[in-house]
Amino acid sequence: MVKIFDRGIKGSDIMQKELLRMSGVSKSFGENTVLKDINFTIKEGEIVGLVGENGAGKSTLMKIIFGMSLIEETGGYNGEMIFQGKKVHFKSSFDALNAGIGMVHQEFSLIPGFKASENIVLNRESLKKSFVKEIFGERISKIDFEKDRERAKVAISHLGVDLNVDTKVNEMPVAHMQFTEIAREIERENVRLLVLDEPTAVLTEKEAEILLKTMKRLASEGIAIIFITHRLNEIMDVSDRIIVLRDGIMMSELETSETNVDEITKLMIGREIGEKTKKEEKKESNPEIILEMKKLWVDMPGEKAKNINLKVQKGEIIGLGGMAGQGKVGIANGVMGLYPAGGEVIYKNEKINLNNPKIPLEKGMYFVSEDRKEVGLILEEKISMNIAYPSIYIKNKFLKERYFGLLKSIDEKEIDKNSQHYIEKLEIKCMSGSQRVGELSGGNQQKVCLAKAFTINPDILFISEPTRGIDIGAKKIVLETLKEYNRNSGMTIILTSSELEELRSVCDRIAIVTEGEIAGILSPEDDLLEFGKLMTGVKGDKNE
Ligand SMILES: Nc1ncnc2c1ncn2[C@@H]1O[C@H](COP(=O)(O)OP(=O)(O)OP(=O)(O)O)[C@@H](O)[C@H]1O
Repeated sequence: MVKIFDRGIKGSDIMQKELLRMSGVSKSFGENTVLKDINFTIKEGEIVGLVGENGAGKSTLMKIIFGMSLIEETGGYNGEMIFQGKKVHFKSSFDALNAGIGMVHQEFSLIPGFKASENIVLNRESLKKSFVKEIFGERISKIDFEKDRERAKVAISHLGVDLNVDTKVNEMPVAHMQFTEIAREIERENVRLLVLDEPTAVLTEKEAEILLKTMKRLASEGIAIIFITHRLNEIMDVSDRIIVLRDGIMMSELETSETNVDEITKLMIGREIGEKTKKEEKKESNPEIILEMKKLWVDMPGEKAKNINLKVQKGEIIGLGGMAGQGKVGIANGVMGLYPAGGEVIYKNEKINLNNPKIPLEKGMYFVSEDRKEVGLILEEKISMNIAYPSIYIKNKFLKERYFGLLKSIDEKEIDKNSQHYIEKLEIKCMSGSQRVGELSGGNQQKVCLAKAFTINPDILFISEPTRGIDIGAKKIVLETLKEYNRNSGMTIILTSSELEELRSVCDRIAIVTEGEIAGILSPEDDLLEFGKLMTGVKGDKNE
C-alpha cells in the first residue's frame, strides 16, 4: 500500500503550532472594497468555520490564501500572509499547492472523461521504472496505472465512502464528484491546510455527515481546515472556531463551544431570522392535471431515471426528493430536453416531443438547473440582460415597436426596471444592474438565475436546488418568493431538492425518487420516518 498522511506531525504538536497568520488583509475590485483589515490565525489540525452572507467576501479571502490568479489580475491585495512561519505572497495556485495548501472550490474542477483514480493523481502520476526511462529520462517514462489506482484507493479510504476508483467522473453522482475532489487534495503528501468552499452544498444530509466525519479525521491527522458553508449546524458540529464576515469586515471570532446558531446568524446578518417558512394547506378535490409523465426514463449520468410515473396538478408545488444518484435530478433534465429521454410526457393533454429543449420552453415550461454555471448564466453579460434574455427570446418580452411596428428593438429601460425590482426583492448584492454577472458571488449568481425564471413567469417552473449556496437569510426570501409566485400567478412548481426540510416547508406533495422510480408520494406533514423508508427503498403505497 502506498503511504500517505505521514506528514511528520506528532500528535502532541497538533492544535499547538500556528500554521497560518493573516494580518491586515484588504482587497478591492476597482472601487469596491470587499475585504477590510482581516486578521486571524489558524493552528495545525484546527477546523475553522468561515461564515457570512452571500457576497460577504468568504470566497475572495480563500482565493487570496490559495493564490488564485484572479487576485493578482485585479490588483492584488494588501496585508500580510504568514504560512508555516514564513511570509508568503502566492502569485498562483501552484505556489500555494507547493507550499502545502489544497482547495476544493464551489464549482467542480474534475476532468469528466477521466476515471476517479486518474483525477485524484492528475499531474502527480506514478511512473514505471524501465530501462528506456533510465536512458532517455522522465519524458519517455510510462504511467503506472496500477500504482495510481492504489494511491487513489488509499486516499478514498480516508474519506469513509464507497467510491469506485474506476468510475468516470461523468458517470458519477455529484456527491461522488465532491469526494473525488477532496481525495485529490488530500492525496498530496505535503498538504497542511485544506480550504473547503461549500463542499456540502451538493450533498444530501447523510452524505454531508460522512464528509464532516472525514474532516474531523483529517484534522486529527494534523491537517488544518477552513470550512465554508451556509449550513450553520454543520459549522457547529465540526469546527473548533468560527470566523464571521459581514460586508468584508471580520465581525467576530468565536470558540464554537461558546456560541450557538442564533448568535452566529445575528452576527452574520445583523438581524434575527423570523419564523421558519411554512406552507398553507391547499387541497382540491378534483385537481386538473397539467403534466403527466408515463414510463419516463432519462439517461443522465449519475442521475438516471428509469420508470417515472407522475401526475402533476395545476397550481401545486410538488417536490422531488430522494438520495443523490437515485434519479430525482434526471427528471427535470429529461422533460426539458437536456439529456436523452424516452417514455411519454403529456402537457396540457398533448403529448410533447422529448429530446428537443426548444419545445418545452415554447410550450410554457422553464427550468432553473442545479448546474447554474453550465446552463444558467452568461458571465460576461450584465445582470439586467441575464435576467431578461429568456423572456426576450421565448416570450418576446422587453421589445418595443418602432416605425409603426415594422421594427422591434430592445427596451433597455424596462429591462433595467425589471432587474432593479429583482435586485431589491431577492436582495442581490451588487453595485448595480449593469455589473457583470461573473463578478457576483456564487449565491448572488444563483439569485440572478431565479430572477430570470420569475421574469419569464412560466406555466410550469422546474427548479432544482434553488437555495444551494444561498445564505440562511436569503434562503427564506427565495422560498417565500417561490410560494408567492405559486399563490399569486398560479405557477405550477416542480421543486427538486436534496434538503427534505426545504421540501417540507414549501411543497403541497413530495415525491421520493429511489432507484430511478417514484417510490411514493407523501404529504409534507407525514412522519419523517415515512420519508426515510421511501428513500431507503421501502416502497410506499402511494404510487401513481
Ligand atoms: N471578479 C470579481 N470582480 C469584481 N467583483 C467581484 C469579483 N469577485 C467577487 N467580487 C465581489 O466581491 C464581493 C465578495 O464576493 P465573494 O465571492 O467573496 O462572496 P462570498 O462571501 O463567497 O459569497 P457566497 O456565499 O455567495 O459565495 C461581492 O460583492 C462580489 O460581487
